[in-house]
Parts: sequence; structure tokens; C-alpha cells
Amino acid sequence: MNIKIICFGKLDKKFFIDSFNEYANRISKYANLQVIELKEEYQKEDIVNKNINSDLLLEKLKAFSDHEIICMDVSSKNYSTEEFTSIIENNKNLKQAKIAFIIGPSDGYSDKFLAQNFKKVSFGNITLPHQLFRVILAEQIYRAFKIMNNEKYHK
Ligand SMILES: C[S@@+](CC[C@H](N)C(=O)[O-])C[C@H]1O[C@@H](n2cnc3c(N)ncnc32)[C@H](O)[C@@H]1O
Repeated sequence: MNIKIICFGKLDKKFFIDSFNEYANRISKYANLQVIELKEEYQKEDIVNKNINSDLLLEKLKAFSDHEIICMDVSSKNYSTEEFTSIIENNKNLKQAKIAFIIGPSDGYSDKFLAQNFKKVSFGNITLPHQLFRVILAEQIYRAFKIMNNEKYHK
């Protein structure tokens, strides 16, 4: 399985880099994980930033039309770990399964972006900073593989 995380900016704190690398390394036992970091526009008005960054995402996603796109969005339906696992599990047996998770820009997604027919997933009604969220997403992907493979992991 090929998994991509498409996100904005770089991890710039050692504790985030170390934590993410730890989970990425664990995930590598089950899947190819690739992180695609986009350059975020943040110096204009919020609404302009939102539109520019969302359009950049849409442009980038044209190269991933063969992927299941999962948009991580605070305001969407809450997914439990088991429900999240089922998204990955549904792809598991597909030949050349490809999933791309999107971590959005700081000013949110544009209406045009949200109108796309992507699955939208929230990990709960709290807004997490994007660097921390990248670590949490990697941990949940790793947890999903442990669950799918009936392997022991911390409860
Ligand atoms: C700092 S947040 C952006 C928040 C932005 N103001 C908004 O309303 O979308 C950056 C990204 O982290 C992800 N994120 C943060 N908390 C999340 C949560 N509880 N569930 C799902 N995604 C989350 C989303 O992809 C979000 O676009």
C-alpha cells in the first residue's frame, strides 16, 4: 500500500521531527509512506490565503487522481480509531492501493475545496496545530495497521 501525507510547511521542532520519524519508521513495515510538503501562503488576508492554499492543493491533487483522497478537517464527521482503520482496511486488498491524507492550511479550506467529493475525517472537535497533527495522524495510521493485523499495541 502507498500512503501519502500532503501538508503545508515543514516540521521545525526536534520533538515533532523525532516523533513523526518514529511513527513513519514503524509504518514502513506495512506501507510506503511519503510526505509531500507544500509552501503555504500566509502573508495575505485570511480569505486570500485560504483560496490560494486550497487552489494549490487542488492543483497538486491532479497528480493523485488514482488515490483515495482523505481530507483531514476538524469540522467534519468525527471518526473513531476503528472507523479510521476501516478506511485503510477497505483499501488494503486493492491492487496498488493508494491513499492520500491531506492536512490543510492554517486559514482553513476554501468552499470550492470543501465542495470536492473527498472523504472528510475529523479526529474530534479540537483544532490541533498542524505539526502536532502530523504526528497524531502518523500514530493513527500506525495504530490502524496494528489493529488490521491483530497485533498487540498499547491500549
Ligand atoms: C491548524 S489546523 C487548521 C485549522 C483551520 N483554522 C480550520 O478551521 O480548518 C491545520 C490542519 O490540521 C488538521 N487538523 C487539526 N486538528 C484536527 C482534528 N481535530 N481533526 C482533523 N484534522 C485536524 C486539519 O487538516 C487542518 O486543516
